Amino acid sequence: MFMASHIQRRAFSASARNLSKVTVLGAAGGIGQPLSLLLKLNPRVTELALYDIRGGPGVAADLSHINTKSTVKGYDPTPTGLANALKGAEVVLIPAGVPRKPGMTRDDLFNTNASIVRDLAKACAESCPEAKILVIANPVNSTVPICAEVFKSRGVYNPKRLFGVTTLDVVRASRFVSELKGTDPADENITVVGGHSGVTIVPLFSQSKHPELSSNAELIHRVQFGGDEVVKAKAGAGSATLSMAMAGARMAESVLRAGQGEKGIIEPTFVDSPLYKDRGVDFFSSKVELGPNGVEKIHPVGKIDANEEKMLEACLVDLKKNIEKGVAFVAQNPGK
Ligand SMILES: NC(=O)C1=CN([C@@H]2O[C@H](COP(=O)(O)OP(=O)(O)OC[C@H]3O[C@@H](n4cnc5c(N)ncnc54)[C@H](O)[C@@H]3O)[C@@H](O)[C@H]2O)C=CC1
Ligand SMILES: O=C([O-])CC(=O)C(=O)O
Repeated sequence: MFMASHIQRRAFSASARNLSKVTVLGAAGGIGQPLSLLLKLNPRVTELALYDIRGGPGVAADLSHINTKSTVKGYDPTPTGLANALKGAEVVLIPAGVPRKPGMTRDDLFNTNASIVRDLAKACAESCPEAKILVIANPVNSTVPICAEVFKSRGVYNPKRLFGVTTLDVVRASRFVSELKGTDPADENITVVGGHSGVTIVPLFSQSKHPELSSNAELIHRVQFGGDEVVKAKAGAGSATLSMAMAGARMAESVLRAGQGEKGIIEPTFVDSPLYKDRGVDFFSSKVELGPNGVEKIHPVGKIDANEEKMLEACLVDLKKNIEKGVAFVAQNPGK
């Protein structure tokens, strides 16, 4: 008798733990729609909440016909709609914001996206301060520090729960290497560290199966400026959306798996990191082991060669400026 109820209780608490509400802010956009589709197909997601300043309920109605178990709800573009979309969320993904056009850098998006991310971070701080926040909106090097400052100003900052999504950089690196080597990209595990724009993206080929690639300037450039390739090809119609949706869904899946107690899950991600704080760089992307509370362990960069040392130096210079810009923005524009 005791055994039965004990087992029942355990079963109940296990299933309760595995109820995962995931919220997408910017769900009707180029990334938001395919990302939401992939999340609808993920059995770990039990409730999918979609919010956008336009079109959230329509995307939700469409996805809600897909015959997977999760529920999907779209929320009205009002403060109450946003709060309800966020309440109880375990993971929040933020692809809200404008994308680049040819000729622009990610930093050129700052003026528009900084306030969008600031305001959404405020809503998260109020309605789901415990959620794990995955920031996709560019410039990631600045939007992540913006979120941190907003959370700090509300007294709810937990550095273990804030992530800049840099997954696309490792996705690209493994794909590009596989094209050169004629291999399966699934077998190409390339570490990419730093940030998410231009020279702040530092691929570490010396640590891969093909250390000789660390002197391949063309390949390094392709990884650092892979986003530009897509912006150019889309010719004014935006930037990477489908590959980004895949990368965002992979990151969300890893965070959920770790949240459900799976061990040894490592993703590269841009987090509040001790690695280069002595250089004035408070956020840095390196391999991060994920756990139930978010960040479990931040791995150091490890052994790198002379060329990579040089790239890392250039990265730190730009990263420091990008981070400071985000911090200064919130100080000067705290918003409502
Ligand atoms: N981290 C990464 O690796 C990558 C980041 N990005 C970034 O992701 C962002 C989104 O890109 P796309 O989806 O292509 O743009 P998009 O313009 O197609 O979609 C953005 C969506 O955000 C919505 N939105 C705008 N303000 C909002 C607000 N305050 N609240 C809720 N929703 C809001 C818009 O209505 C729109 O539906 C851009 O900043 C882009 O640069 C893009 C690719 C890769
Ligand atoms: O390049 C852009 O603007 C979008 C982005 O972050 C990427 O594709 O990596």
